Amino acid sequence: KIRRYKWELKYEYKSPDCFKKLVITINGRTPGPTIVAEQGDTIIVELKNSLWTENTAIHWHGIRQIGTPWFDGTEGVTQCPILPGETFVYRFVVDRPGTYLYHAHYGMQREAGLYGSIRVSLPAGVSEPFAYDDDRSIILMDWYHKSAYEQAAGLVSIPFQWVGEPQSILINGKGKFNCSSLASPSLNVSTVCNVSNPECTPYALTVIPGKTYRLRISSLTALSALSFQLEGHNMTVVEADGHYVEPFVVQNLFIYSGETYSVLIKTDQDPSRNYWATTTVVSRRPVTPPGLAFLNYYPNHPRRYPPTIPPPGPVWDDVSLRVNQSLAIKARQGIITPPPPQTTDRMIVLLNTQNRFNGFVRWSVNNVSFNLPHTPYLIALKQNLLHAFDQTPPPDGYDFKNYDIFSVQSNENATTSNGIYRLDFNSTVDIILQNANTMNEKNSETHPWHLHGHDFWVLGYGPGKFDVYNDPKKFNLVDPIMKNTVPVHTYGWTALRFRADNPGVWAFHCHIESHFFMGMGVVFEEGIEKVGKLPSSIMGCVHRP
Ligand SMILES: O=C1O[C@H]([C@@H](O)CO)C(O)=C1O
Repeated sequence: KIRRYKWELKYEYKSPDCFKKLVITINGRTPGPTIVAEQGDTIIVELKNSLWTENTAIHWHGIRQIGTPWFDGTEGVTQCPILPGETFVYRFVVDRPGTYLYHAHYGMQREAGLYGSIRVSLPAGVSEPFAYDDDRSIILMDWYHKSAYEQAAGLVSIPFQWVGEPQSILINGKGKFNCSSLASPSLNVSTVCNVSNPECTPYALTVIPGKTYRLRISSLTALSALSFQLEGHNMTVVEADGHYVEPFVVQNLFIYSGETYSVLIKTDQDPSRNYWATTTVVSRRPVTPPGLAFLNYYPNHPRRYPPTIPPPGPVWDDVSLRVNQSLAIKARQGIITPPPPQTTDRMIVLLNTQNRFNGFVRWSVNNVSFNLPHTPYLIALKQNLLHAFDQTPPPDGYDFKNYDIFSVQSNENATTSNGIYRLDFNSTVDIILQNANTMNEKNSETHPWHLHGHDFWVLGYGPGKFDVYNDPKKFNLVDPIMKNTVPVHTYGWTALRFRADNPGVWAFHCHIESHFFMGMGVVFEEGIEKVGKLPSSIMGCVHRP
């Protein structure tokens, strides 16, 4: 089946957390409309860019774009930007059931509100390996009052101006900022921030007592790692990034930017009241108040406050809680997730560091801080425009013997580059994400890494420095989950494996908006000679003779 969507992007004033600011809307909404489809459907999105002065591109997060690498929507990698006034048509197949996302992949536009969900169901007659009465979707976002431009300008300033912690957490596009904290004699607060604005009524997740629901929970935060919980209700995790997982029960779900999960909940609590759905910041010292929504037991009023105070989240800085959840996720027994190849052809160890470069604060991978080229790689490689980017690939590893990941390092050999990794077609590639100390004493951050064009097997997580000789012996080659986004925990490593079997050029990057902007990413090419004829619509920025 073909599913057609007609979308128009605009800047509009909205108050998602009661504070009025310019946001990017799709057909008047942020988050945008949910794409609902069945496995195997073709999605056509006719996208009109009515942002008066701004380019754009939309990435279909988790969709592998097999045979359509030019519609991955990654500006600078797979396409030229869509110019203001232009209409661009994305056309791709959703080949697997599950919960996916879409969002801007141009500058830092995602955090201006350009994001939404994709829900792909199984074809009629085929059933999931678990039972539920109904589905609900929850999309989590963190929210800043400054514009993406103010933030981006700060990140490339000398001295560096960090974006700081977000002002609010949004649950399905709604939060509640404490407007009274803005009060000052010179500011007419009520015109900017108004807690009784209906645009910021807390989201109500309405359920009928005595049923089982599948909640599809996803996060597209600009920065925050989150914990999601439902007061009085356990959650059974059954899906992660479009793959079935061996069910396990949690009281709170840790979720990083770019991840999606499905959990089952039973509405078996006292039906005479509502309950809190809360979302708290973890991994960074929380400054942002928790995001709050109502789990609304029908027929209670959807805006009736629960009689309790919202439950507190888990301790923000207990890394072991988060590592334990990562370790608990295994592929569901006896289900389609293919087993991983048992050996690898190439291992690339990616050391993530924060460093200074010509006075700028940047993130680097193996001492290379990534910059996007003006000519998208897919076009440059296909048309053999080899002057369009640095032909020296970044290194496959770092100085393992001498590099101390536990303390502040000067990283004085860091450079910036737009060089890429070229992978042998159909080879098996292992990626080891290696975390380290930042430029601040006793500080290592959690980074969610997202791979375009693929799912990878998650072979393991470990503390400290990855040992190339011994740690691979501990890889889980039996029932590893497949995902497209995975955290590397503080001072630790994460090991991934994938097959380079999807002809195209694919970004792999930290999903923290500001970190990718500051250089925390790499690009893989595979099978470029197998890529079909590029559509001319992606080439608007390339000079052709
Ligand atoms: O990239 C970052 O910069 C700041 C800080 O390290 C420097 O101010 C921070 O918390 C980041 O995640």
